[in-house]
Amino acid sequence: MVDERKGQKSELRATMKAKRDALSIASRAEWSSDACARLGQLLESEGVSTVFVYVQLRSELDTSPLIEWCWRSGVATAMPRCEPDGRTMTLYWIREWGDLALGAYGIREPNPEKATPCGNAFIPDAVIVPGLAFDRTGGRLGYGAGFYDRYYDALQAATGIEGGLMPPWLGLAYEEQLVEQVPTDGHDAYMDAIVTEQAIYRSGRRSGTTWSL
Ligand SMILES: Nc1nc2c(c(=O)[nH]1)N(C=O)[C@@H](CNc1ccc(C(=O)N[C@@H](CCC(=O)O)C(=O)O)cc1)CN2
Ligand SMILES: Nc1ncnc2c1ncn2[C@@H]1O[C@H](COP(=O)(O)OP(=O)(O)OP(=O)(O)O)[C@@H](O)[C@H]1O
Repeated sequence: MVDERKGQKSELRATMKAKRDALSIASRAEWSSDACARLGQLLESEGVSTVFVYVQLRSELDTSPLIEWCWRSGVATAMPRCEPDGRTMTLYWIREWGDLALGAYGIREPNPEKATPCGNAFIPDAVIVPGLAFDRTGGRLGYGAGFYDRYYDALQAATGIEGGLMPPWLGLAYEEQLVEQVPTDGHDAYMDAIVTEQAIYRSGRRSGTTWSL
């Protein structure tokens, strides 16, 4: 059963990587900007003051319009640095593009010499999640390293200690990345909603958020 799902996941990963790479550069730019604008409106209406957001890799949705909107709007942005050994992420405050440098997997990551770590107790007001595929019930398929699944556990531990709520997890992706159903395992983190250039899809699963999702 587990092996079968592993096979399904790797097959879908390959299909979805190819599909995303095949999107034209013009479409990717237009959809990135539309999806970021939609997500920015949601964040504004919820009055967030901090977000944890990913930095674009390869043909992924370009999050830079959202990041720059945050900077203009006074929303503090945290971005991840991968620790490949334990496959965990360390979050840093990023104030400008110069705080990033090329890191693991060819992703632009916080440069520890310039950026300040957010600390283990940090609970962002929203978590913006990358993925190769999402479904409308909040299922997500990533690159298969479990970084975000592990971060989910770490954040759950932090919210327990701080007595806070798990913030909403929002998948940010092209409409083309939506599939009927993502194969999932017990450890997989679910999204409260998926934001695309066309819509916000509420999954019906709440991580504990007070948002009207
Ligand atoms: N923009 C962005 N940042 C992110 C993620 C992401 O999906 N997108 N991640 C989400 O978790 C983490 C990084 N995870 C990654 C894991 C593997 C590969 C990768 O290149 N994998 C190779 C195969 C490696 C192998 O099997 O040896 C590949 O896909 O070609 C990239 C990112 C953290 N930061
Ligand atoms: N909370 C966790 N603690 C320890 N190992 C985990 C945890 N979550 C996932 N893993 C392990 O990480 C591996 C990758 O999991 P999965 O295929 O779900 O990754 P993914 O969600 O697609 O990847 P990513 O989050 O990096 O984009 C699996 O081998 C799994 O056993």
